[in-house]
Amino acid sequence: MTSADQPAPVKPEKSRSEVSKYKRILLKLSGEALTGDADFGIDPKVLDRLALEIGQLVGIGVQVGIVVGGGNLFRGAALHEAGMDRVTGDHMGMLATVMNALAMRDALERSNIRSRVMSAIPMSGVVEHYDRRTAIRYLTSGDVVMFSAGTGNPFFTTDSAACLRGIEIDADVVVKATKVDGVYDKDPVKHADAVKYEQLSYDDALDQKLGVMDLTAICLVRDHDMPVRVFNMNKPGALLNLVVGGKEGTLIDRG
Ligand SMILES: Nc1ncnc2c1ncn2[C@@H]1O[C@H](COP(=O)(O)OP(=O)(O)O)[C@@H](O)[C@H]1O
Ligand SMILES: O=c1ccn([C@@H]2O[C@H](COP(=O)(O)OP(=O)(O)O)[C@@H](O)[C@H]2O)c(=O)[nH]1
Repeated sequence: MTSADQPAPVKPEKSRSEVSKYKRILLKLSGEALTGDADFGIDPKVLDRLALEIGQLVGIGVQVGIVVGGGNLFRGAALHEAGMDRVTGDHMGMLATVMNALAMRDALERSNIRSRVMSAIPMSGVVEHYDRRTAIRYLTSGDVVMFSAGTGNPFFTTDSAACLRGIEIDADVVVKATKVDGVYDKDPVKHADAVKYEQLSYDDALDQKLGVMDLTAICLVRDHDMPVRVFNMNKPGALLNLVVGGKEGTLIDRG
């Protein structure tokens, strides 16, 4: 039989998860991302849009863990500046992240996306206590898992919590959603001439104290070689684009 007679080889169809560059991600949503155009609180329209974007990832087979911030409601450092005991302020900040996670779960479930909220601080009857093995089981079965209450300890941030949980659940990448397009050589909100990095090493991010993520978080990802991508959550479709391998925002890695 000549090669012309042979039937063309059948190309196996790509499974849905093959479309994605990553199998499992840890998405960090800042509390302020939930505020939308308001100054304080949670904008349901923003939650619905985020639910839609997260649903697109679940739809292509990506396992999604989420750490939500609480800065739209309370920040320990700000409360302390106003005269409150710092640890009490941090506890209030961590509780704020639980409220945001509950609101996010509500929006996901209204969009028929199965989701779970776990808390680093036990809160029986409201949310499950964080347990790594259970979280991985939920992720493997396709549920979106939200890790609330940060690390459970004062003096940390939810960026550190995101990096910690990302490493614990063995995510392929930590994806930090912000209001800016990535990491710049200086704060782009304050400096119109700031220049964006496409890629940055952990050491450069630490040495230059670039301010987009706290140094504790960067030390943690550096020590565990966990890549971080910083991108603009207000850009529609950016999250899906970066997950399928598009060049969104800035990649922080070993370089
Ligand atoms: N070098 C930098 N590159 C990018 N953003 C920076 C930089 N320095 C400071 N920022 C600020 O960091 C913010 C993003 O961090 P994020 O954690 O989302 O905000 P917040 O700390 O207000 O919750 C941006 O809004 C930006 O103003
Ligand atoms: O492990 C943690 C994570 C958060 N927080 C507190 O919770 C607040 C809200 O988190 P964050 O400021 O990181 O939220 P974001 O900026 O992402 O909205 C922080 O200011 C801290 O007061 C804390 O004490 N420990």
